[in-house]
Amino acid sequence: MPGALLPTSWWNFGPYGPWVHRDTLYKKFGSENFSVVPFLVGAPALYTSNLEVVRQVIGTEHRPGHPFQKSPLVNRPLGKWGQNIVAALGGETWKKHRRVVGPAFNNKLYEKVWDESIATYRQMEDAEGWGQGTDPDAKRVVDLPSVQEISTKDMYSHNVRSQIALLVIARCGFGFSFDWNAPPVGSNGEMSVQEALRVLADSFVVGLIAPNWHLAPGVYQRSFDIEDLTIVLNSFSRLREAFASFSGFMTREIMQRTTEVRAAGDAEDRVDAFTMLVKANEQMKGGGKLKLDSQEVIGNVFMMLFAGHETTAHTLSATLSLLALHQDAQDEISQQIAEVVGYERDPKFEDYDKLDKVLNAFLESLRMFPAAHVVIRDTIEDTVLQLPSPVGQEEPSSMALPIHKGTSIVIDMIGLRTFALPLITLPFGETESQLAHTEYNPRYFPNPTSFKPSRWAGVNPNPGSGDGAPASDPEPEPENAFTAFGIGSRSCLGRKFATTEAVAVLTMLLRDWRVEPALLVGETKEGWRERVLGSPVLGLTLGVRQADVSN
Ligand code: HEM
Repeated sequence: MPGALLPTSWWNFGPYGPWVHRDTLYKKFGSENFSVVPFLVGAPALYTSNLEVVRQVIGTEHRPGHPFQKSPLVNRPLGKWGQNIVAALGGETWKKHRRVVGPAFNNKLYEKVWDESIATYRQMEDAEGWGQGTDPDAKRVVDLPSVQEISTKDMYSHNVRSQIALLVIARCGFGFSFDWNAPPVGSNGEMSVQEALRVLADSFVVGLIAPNWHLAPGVYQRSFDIEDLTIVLNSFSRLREAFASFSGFMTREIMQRTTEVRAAGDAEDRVDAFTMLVKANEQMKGGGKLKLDSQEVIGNVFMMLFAGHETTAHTLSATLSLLALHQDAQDEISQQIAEVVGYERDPKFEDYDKLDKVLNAFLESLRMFPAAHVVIRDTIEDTVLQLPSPVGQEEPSSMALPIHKGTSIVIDMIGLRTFALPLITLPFGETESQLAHTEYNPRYFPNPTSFKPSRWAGVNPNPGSGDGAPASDPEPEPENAFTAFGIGSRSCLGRKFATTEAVAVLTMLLRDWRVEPALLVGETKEGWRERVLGSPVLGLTLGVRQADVSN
């Protein structure tokens, strides 16, 4: 943790290492795998960007005796709000959560995600005064000082607006009817539930590192005078208020929905993930040991906020930024939207499969800016990994590498799929053949540094059952598989949730608007690209910097 606060260098690799050194990292070691050995504290780590090694580490995690599992150091804090599917280290605990949470991710939910994404977009359009394309009073140009405002949040602003991704997760994940412009304080003068959810989403990292006593009711009243505290303590205080408000609300909601589900049984028609989770839990056969208790239900619902909000929002911002730079790709997408949907009606969920160019742009942006930039596992017993030879060296075809218990395995998602984005280190205007001599991973993709949505044509980002839930013993992924949602049994449960929301929002936006970079005075497009895409924000997830665009 202290290392994360210091600048990245060869002596302090830290969380930014894979991004900062992405052009040279694997070239330096002549391999897609290398070790980082700590001088002071911490476990030695093997970093990998090789799909074959990744398959050995996370491809078959659900099988008994698998030598790798989620790391307690990384995952225990995620269970702070209640044990849940993401925080569970593995084994029976994870299976118990997966059995209850998995069924909530089905086509009914995705249909709701689609409809709510469109409704939220329309609300934003009204609230922001954009007007619709055919409206004579519609604005012709809208400057968005930060495209994140419509998709995610500005962590440092105290006056942030509700955003698409947060509202969609609140409506579809939790079943709340939140509004784009809802006031932060309720009629009783207390923080509204919507505001509480936003504060919790904004302060997720602070919430994770804050000690548990911090969240105990009354602690600030006992220890300090809130008025005199610094802004940091104020934000802690707001977080505590938000946590208290939200937990109380959730506990009441669980009781109410359990009552409703018991009364209505299969006839219960609410299809948000929260209600479906409560329903699956109620219908769970096999008695109490297979059921989740109410704290675990809260933990899982809360985890959706973390897993499903910032990741999708960051990728939406990256997609709009990359499309602003690639007008040709944007033209192709607009043309497909015009052909499939036209201008007379709103897009429907049934259009999703036909809007593959929209989806491919989102996937390509996620490849270049993988929101979940590292996936970490612990070695729980001594084992051996087979490392394939570096590209171009055919003999020997693989090497056995002993891995000792306690070693961390860090899957570098940036290296796995992009290896090197030449955005910082290479001058612009370089040709593809020049790029071919720079470092990137040629094993999987030709020209990995180029934004090419078409590389995903025909690739299914939702392998497995087809409804977003991966099969329990999935087939090994092909070399050109889409891996930014993880692979294997613990891969992303919300992948179809994310792609459905993204396709709906992008279709609405790109049908009516052309997105262009909003350049600063004297700035070139290359300068904008460097400023916005060259040094992304890395927190729990990875995203592009403040992207200012014009629609
Ligand atoms: C662009 C958006 C997203 C990305 C890039 C993403 C990425 C990932 C990745 C890489 C994992 C595997 C982590 C690991 O193996 O340690 C994961 C797991 C998970 N994600 Fe996502 N995710 C996204 C959106 C969502 C959404 C929208 C939801 C829910 C609403 C969600 C729910 C989950 C859950 C529940 C898991 C844990 C699955 C398990 O352990 O069985 N994700 N995600």
